[in-house]
Formats: sequence, structure tokens, C-alpha cells
Amino acid sequence: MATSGYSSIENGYRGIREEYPAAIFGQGVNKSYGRGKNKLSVLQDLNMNVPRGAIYGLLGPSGCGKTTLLRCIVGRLNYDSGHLIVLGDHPGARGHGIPGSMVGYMPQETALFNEMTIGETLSYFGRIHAMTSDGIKKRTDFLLEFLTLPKPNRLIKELSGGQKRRVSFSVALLHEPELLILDEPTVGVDPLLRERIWKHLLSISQSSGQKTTIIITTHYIEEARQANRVGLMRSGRLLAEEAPDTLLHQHHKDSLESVFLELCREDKNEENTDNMTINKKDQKPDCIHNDDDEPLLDAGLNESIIYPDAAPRKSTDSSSGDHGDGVCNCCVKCFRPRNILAQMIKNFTLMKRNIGFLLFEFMLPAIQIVLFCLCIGRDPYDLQFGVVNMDTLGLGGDLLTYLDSEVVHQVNYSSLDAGLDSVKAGQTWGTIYINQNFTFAIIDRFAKGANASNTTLDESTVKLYLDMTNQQIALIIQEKVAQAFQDFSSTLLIKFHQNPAIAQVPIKLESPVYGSNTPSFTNFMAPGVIISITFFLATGLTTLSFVLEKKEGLLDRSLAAGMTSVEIMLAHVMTQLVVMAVQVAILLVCALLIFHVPYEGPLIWVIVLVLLQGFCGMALGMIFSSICDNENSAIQCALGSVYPMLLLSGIIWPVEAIPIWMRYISYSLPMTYAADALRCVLSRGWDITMMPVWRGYLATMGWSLGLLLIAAIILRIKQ
Ligand SMILES: Nc1ncnc2c1ncn2[C@@H]1O[C@H](COP(=O)(O)OP(=O)(O)OP(=O)(O)O)[C@@H](O)[C@H]1O
Repeated sequence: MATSGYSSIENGYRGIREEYPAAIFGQGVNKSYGRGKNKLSVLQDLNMNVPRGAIYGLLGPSGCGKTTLLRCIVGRLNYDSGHLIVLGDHPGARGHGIPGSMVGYMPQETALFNEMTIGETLSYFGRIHAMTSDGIKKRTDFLLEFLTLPKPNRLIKELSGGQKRRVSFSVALLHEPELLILDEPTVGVDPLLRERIWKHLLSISQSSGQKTTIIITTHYIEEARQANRVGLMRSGRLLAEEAPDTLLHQHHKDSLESVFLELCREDKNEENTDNMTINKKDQKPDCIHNDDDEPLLDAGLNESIIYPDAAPRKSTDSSSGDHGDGVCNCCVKCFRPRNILAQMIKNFTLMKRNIGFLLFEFMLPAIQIVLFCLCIGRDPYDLQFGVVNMDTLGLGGDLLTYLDSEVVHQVNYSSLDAGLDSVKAGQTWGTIYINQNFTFAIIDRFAKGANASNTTLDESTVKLYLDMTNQQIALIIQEKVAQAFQDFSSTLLIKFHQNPAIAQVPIKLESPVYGSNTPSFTNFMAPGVIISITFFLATGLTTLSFVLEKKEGLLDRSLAAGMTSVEIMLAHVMTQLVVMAVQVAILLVCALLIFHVPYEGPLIWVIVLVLLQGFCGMALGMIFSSICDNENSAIQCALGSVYPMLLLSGIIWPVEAIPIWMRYISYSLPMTYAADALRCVLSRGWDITMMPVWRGYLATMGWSLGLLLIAAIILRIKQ
């Protein structure tokens, strides 16, 4: 009966949760990595039964899927199909303590914060598990002594490999969880201590108060003889699951290693004779026992539940509901302050440990704005400029004295060819040529005015031969020569009792509506630079800190301890906000007070907008770090975003110069309207009531929330 197959399974599980004392019950669990051609089936129709209070030795060759299975059990990995019940519910089910405080997980990698001390590490995990300070201290004292660890103030990075593994072990034991998942806890531990560890595991699994269930993987197969039950795993399946002595007896062997070898050989033979990967009959454990060695089939479970060959297994796919979801479904909504606090304390501890880097973080925006104010927007000076003055009568020489000597450094040449050669050789930025009849011609020009001949006009004109490859320098030389000519002409006209205004261009700049008559490029760029420094620093630092957290299983371990990625993200945001507040304060002091970037509008709107932009940058950093698994790709993402955004946001050059179709892209970026808004506040003195200003705020807040939401969703999916 196909329909009753599914419902009987569901009913059966209800029964398991309520009645059956198994700590872990897995049935038909499948898990694969990758897709399509790259799909790798790691767990294949795996059945498992771990009684409460048992020590379960999970043995198998490297790569057979032990870690994958353990990660499914602690809820850090979703399985594809099948059923897995851990301490009465599916890992990650709503309100279940797995992942969380019901489990103590020691992953294979050390997964510790190198810059923290042993004591700080234990306190961090203790806080996540809602332990009191007193409780943490008592457990710390016990664990340090029991695992012969150094003093609690020793940094993790200063410990030996074996000591680090023992600290990692102590983290799993700290909160005395109901379930201990230990991935190779005895590697690098001396035999005496290994014996003590096993004694301790036996005592906590047998203590009448709290029967701790322990799953342990080990490479020392014989060590597992002390376990109550061993599971021999090969190619994602359990070949056998029995008490060690029973296995030895059944196979007439004197070591587990020999038993395992024999089982592997049999399994291989079966594979060869029949191409099927799993012989379900063999997969069926010979005998599944509970604590009291009572066969499971007699313990109230009907056979169709455990071996539902007749039942449609697909219908039990974990993706079809809450089952096997692997994480708490409500993690976006229900973040716990204690977890955020624990994470923040840890973040600040790590910062304190690396005080040099923290100071550098504080000073980085200041260094950037100082460099910007010193290097960008000022007039170039001391420019080598060739002079070919063929006029011997004096006025040509007079004209040259009006050239700004700070900007233009005159180098005399005897002929036009020599002057041009100096430009071609890159020795000068250009050459000015003054005709030999210049004095006569310029007097004639002013005397005759409109009646002057073309020859007079030509001979009174100075000629410039410029290197136009550098627009800024070429423009400044043109401007200085034009200014010198105007000043020279005015003086000459006064000498001839004529109105000097004749020499002026007939355009008059009245006092400006906003800004000054001598605008500077620095003032145009400064708002965008302040915004972009804050934005990109926040992006970079958030990306880095979050990716480092992910590294070496650190994030994984915190998540297995019950933190949610949203809590970790919020804690990072709050920690970074403190750092950013200091950065923004230093940045604005440098820009506004030291380099006198004008600020006409209310300072509060400047500060708030810059902080919001930093927040927006942080949210982008969250996305990068949630997408990327290592620092290299995260840093590449962060760096790769800098130039396109900088160029498109109207920070270096006005948006009005961008082709129309690209402007839409430009306006849709997070910094464009914000930079414009800040410019309006700083230069025009506008406040939030003006549209370009509130538009900048609105765009920034919209982007921040949008990015944060995307980051949370990605993290949620990846979690
Ligand atoms: N994230 C992953 N993506 C793709 N393949 C993976 C991933 N994690 C593990 N695997 C592959 O899954 C298989 C089982 O890996 P797993 O770590 O579970 O083995 P294991 O039995 O714990 O090995 P060991 O004893 O060496 O730790 C291996 O072939 C491994 O390469």
C-alpha cells in the first residue's frame, strides 16, 4: 500500500520521537555534493542507530563520508533524502537544540580563534550556551586540569597542535551536552591522556543523571573497542553496526581491524558480482539494538518503518518540509541578544589583540583623505617652459615678466627649432615664441585698434607650442600665458593713456550664487572621496573579517553551537559600526578642520550620511563574504568593485559627462546620489528638506537594507 507506506513512516517517526529511546536514528539517508556530472554521492541509503547513553565508534577509511554524516547529524549540512532523527527531532527543526546547546561538536579541524586565549575561547562558547560566568569558570578549571592544558591566559596560537586539539575537545565538553560529536578527538594525544579521555567519556555516558551519547571517529581502530557500539563505514554506507565484542565473535577475529578488512572484502566482492551499489539486504543492519541490547524490531517499531522497501522512499525527501532542513527556520526573525553579545565580545577581543591593525584601521581613512587633499586639485607648479624671445626692443621681455614664476619656470632658447626640440625631448612642457617685431607690432595694434593690419596682428601675437598630452598642465600654461598677456596689455594701455579694460575679455564674473569665483577641483571631489573612502573601507574590512571567521571551520563551529548566521552578521555590523564611527570622526576632522574643505550646511547631516554610507559598504561586504569561501576571492570581489563604482558614481568626474544610457547605471549605484547629496550639504549649505539631499539619504538607506537582506538570504541559504 503506497499511501500507507508514507503515513506509516510518519506515524512511525512520531512513535520514535515519543517512545523510542534512540539518540540518533537514521534511515535511508542520502547525501551528495555537486550536481550533474560532478555529482558525488557520499552517503548512500545509510541506516544508523545510536542508543541513548552509548559511545558509538564511527570507523571507516578516509573519504568514506564520516565527517559528512557527522555534519548532517549536528545540523550543519542538509541531507538530500531519507530520515534522520537526533535526540527526538530532525536536526535544525524549529525549537530543537540541534544545532545548539544539546550538542557538543568537535570538528576535525581545530576551529579555534588563534588570537584568543584558552579562557576567552571557553567563555565565548559558554556565553553562546547561556552558561553563567560562575559555571564557565568551574567547567574551565575542571577541563584545564582534566585535559592537562596550559594556563587559561595562553593564546591559542602559542599552543602545540595537540594542545589545540585538546582545547577544541574542551569546547565540545564545556556545556555538558546531551550529545557529543567528536571527530578524531584523540589525534596527537599521548596514550596516557587518551586513556583518561576514554575513561571520562565512559563515565559521562554511564552517569545516571545525564546519559551523554557520544559519537566518536578515530583512526586508532582498536581504541574503538571501548565503545558500546561501532559502525563500520565504507563508501557512504554502514557495513555493520554492532557491539565490538559481538563483531569479533561473529567474525571469529581478534581485532576490529581484521573484522573491518573482511567486511570490506565481502562488500567489494558483492560490488564485483553485482553492479548494484547497495544490496539493501546487506545494508539492513544484522541487528539493531537499544541500550538493553533489545532488538529494535521488538521495541515497538514495525518493520515497514525501518526497512520500508515497499514504501515510496522519495516521499520522505527531506526537502519536502521542515524535515532535514538542517537549520532553524526562524533564524532570520529570532536572533538572541546573548549570542550577539558573545560574538561582539569575541570580535572586540580579537581587535584588542591586534591593536596595531586596529590603529591602522582608524588611521587609514585619515591617511587617504590627507593624501587626497595634498595631491589632488592643486595647480601644478615649477613647470619647465621654453622661451624663444626674438624681440630685442623690450616689450617681449616685459610680457615674460608677467608670467607666474611659481607655476612656470622659464628656460631660454635661441631659436624656435631649439625650443621645439626641448618639447620633443620632454625637457619642457611647451615653448612660447615672440616675434622680432613684437614691440612695434603691439604698439601699432593698440594704437590702430580695428584698423590694424593683418601683419601687425600676426607679429603682435605670441605663439605657443605645447605638449598637449597632459591636459591639466597644458591648460594651466595656457591660462597663465593668457593672464600674463592681459596684465601686460592693461599696463601698456595705461602707459598710452588708454582704458585698460579694452584688454579684458568682455565677460564679468559677478559674486557666485554658491561657491567661490576660484573653484577648486578638490572641493568638487572631496564629498565623493569622503563617501567612497568610508564605503570601500567598510566593504573591505567587513569582507575580510567575515571571511576569516569562515576560515578553518570557525564559523561552522559557532553555527553548530547554536548561533545563526544572522546573529553573527548583526554582531559584525555592530562591532564594525564602532570602528567606523572612529574612522568617520578622524576623516571629517582631517577634511573639514585641517584641510578646510568648505562645509556650509549642518554638520549633523554630513556625519549621518557618511555613517549610513559606511553601513551600506558593510552590507556589500557581507554579500561578498557570504558568496566567497576564501579571502582571495572575497578580496578580489571587493577590489573589483572599487573602480567601476568609483568611475560611475560621479566622484572623479561629473555624472553629466557620462553617456546618457550609462547614466542610468550610474544613478542606480549606492554612492551616486549620496555623493551629490553630500556635495549639496557641504558646498551649497542645503539641508534634508532639499530634494537632492533627502534623495541621497533615501538611496543610501534603500541600498543598505536591500544589500543586508540579500546578504541575510545568501547566508541563510548557505547555512
Ligand atoms: N564540501 C564538499 N564538496 C564536495 N565534496 C566534498 C565536500 N566535503 C567532502 N567532500 C567529499 O566527500 C567525501 C567524503 O568526505 P568526508 O570528509 O565526509 O570523509 P571522511 O570519512 O570524514 O574522511 P576523513 O577520515 O579523511 O576525514 C570525500 O570524497 C570528499 O572529497
